[in-house]
Amino acid sequence: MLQLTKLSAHYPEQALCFTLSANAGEITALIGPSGAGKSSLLAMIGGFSQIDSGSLQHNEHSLLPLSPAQRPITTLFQDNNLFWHLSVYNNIAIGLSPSLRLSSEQKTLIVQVAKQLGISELLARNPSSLSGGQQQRVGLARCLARGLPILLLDEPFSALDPALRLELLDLLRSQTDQLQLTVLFVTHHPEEAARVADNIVFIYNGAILEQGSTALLENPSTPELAAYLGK
Ligand SMILES: Nc1ncnc2c1ncn2[C@@H]1O[C@H](COP(=O)(O)OP(=O)(O)OP(=O)(O)O)[C@@H](O)[C@H]1O
Repeated sequence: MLQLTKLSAHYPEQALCFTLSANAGEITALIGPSGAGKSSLLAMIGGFSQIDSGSLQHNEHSLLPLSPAQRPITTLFQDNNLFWHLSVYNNIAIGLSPSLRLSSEQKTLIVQVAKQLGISELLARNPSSLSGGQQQRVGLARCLARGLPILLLDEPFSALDPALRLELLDLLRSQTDQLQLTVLFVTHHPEEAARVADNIVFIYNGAILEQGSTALLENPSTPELAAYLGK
């Protein structure tokens, strides 16, 4: 279980403070207005931004002393950070070994993950020749190949066409179930959250204002969430 307890950062413009738990095999959708603190929350968990107080634990071990690279976490952003001069294969491989020196097990793993994500035919290509949806599959493949239990997603599919978005959301759901990942997923689209999430977390003004099942999207209990959803 990933457990945040009063995990806090204080910026001049905005104080952030989050208490949240997320289980393996579950997708938690983080929704909320622009500037509410969704991306900052992921950055705090990933180790990319300051923490002033509180605790962050995974399976009862604190992650706070660990550098980003040491944390059992992988992150996929909207801009998937693919390397344009490397093949798709090497773009996945670099998540496993920055030097691209791979064991035979790692080579087998890349082939397996590529198959699961439907990109086996693309392994020799360069990302620049791929569609946005294919690129995001490669980004997701790189994350999954690392075999880490926590996956953070910051609007990964927002730039895609609706049909592709749905396809990738379903892929995310099946991989989460199969690999028992703990997934935190920032989205601006409540319908994406409704489709894949187990839990909804509504972030407002640097804190969690409401959380619960996807039923929240139909029956918000605060006027802020109702206003955000346009109800
Ligand atoms: N490094 C920082 N320096 C100063 N302020 C920061 C920093 N990181 C976060 N903040 C504050 O936290 C607020 C939340 O920003 P954040 O990007 O997390 O919001 P968001 O909910 O992800 O918004 P969006 O949906 O537009 O991406 C910012 O408006 C800013 O005031």
